[in-house]
Amino acid sequence: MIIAVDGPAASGKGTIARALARHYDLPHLDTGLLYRAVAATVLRHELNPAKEADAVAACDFDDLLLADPALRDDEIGKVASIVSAHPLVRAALLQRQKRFAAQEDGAVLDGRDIGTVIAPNADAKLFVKATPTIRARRRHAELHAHGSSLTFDQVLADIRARDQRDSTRSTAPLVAAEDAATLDTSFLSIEAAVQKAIDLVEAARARKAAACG
Ligand SMILES: Nc1ncnc2c1ncn2[C@@H]1O[C@H](COP(=O)(O)OP(=O)(O)OP(=O)(O)O)[C@@H](O)[C@H]1O
Ligand SMILES: Nc1ccn([C@@H]2O[C@H](COP(=O)(O)O)[C@@H](O)[C@H]2O)c(=O)n1
Repeated sequence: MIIAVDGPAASGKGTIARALARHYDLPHLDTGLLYRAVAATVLRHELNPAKEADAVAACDFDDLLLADPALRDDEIGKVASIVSAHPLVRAALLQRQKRFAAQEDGAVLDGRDIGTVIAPNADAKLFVKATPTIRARRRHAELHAHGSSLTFDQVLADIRARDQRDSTRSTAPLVAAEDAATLDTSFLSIEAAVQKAIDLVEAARARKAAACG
């Protein structure tokens, strides 16, 4: 079974995708990490994230980088959303994600274009959302716990800028797939959001089984 989980920054999609992977015993890929690794490589080599050729050169990153907790930094998220708008960067990372989705036993992937581009035939598609203020509150608390001194207003401004960039780019913008179920986590605890996600996956599975006769 392939499960696609998409949504904007700090909506809770990673938390839900990890929980679904545990529940169904499937491998999980946080595709945002790939764009963050490109961003970190651009910064490390003092390249220009706005220049497509510079960003493409950074797609050849060392896989060990994916385990680096520094990838979660806010600044890297910001640069990731700049490099991810380049069509050639998306093309460079495409096959790797498609291969992950095509594993024999299935997989859970989370990102921005999983249900639309990476796994359009996924068995279940979720679009996870929450209001910008609630997402900023969660991300601010998370960054604070890791020693960041960013203010709530700075985090909210970053979330809004990322939403704007991610949903208006020409290639693979952040948008719910037509056949995705929307899950608004604004007023749900993590436990309630995960349970709702499992219910939605089960409903999608049942629909698919009924359609197959
Ligand atoms: N339903 C929820 N209620 C409260 N906090 C939540 C909920 N879901 C997730 N969180 C918390 O919000 C923060 C962001 O969640 P998460 O990392 O899952 O979001 P994300 O959409 O994957 O973000 P990103 O796209 O930036 O990777 C985390 O600290 C997480 O523990
Ligand atoms: N499938 C994806 C995943 C991520 N991005 C871009 O990367 C940025 C960082 O992603 P996080 O999920 O780790 O926050 C994000 O803002 C997107 O610009 C993407 O384009 N496609």
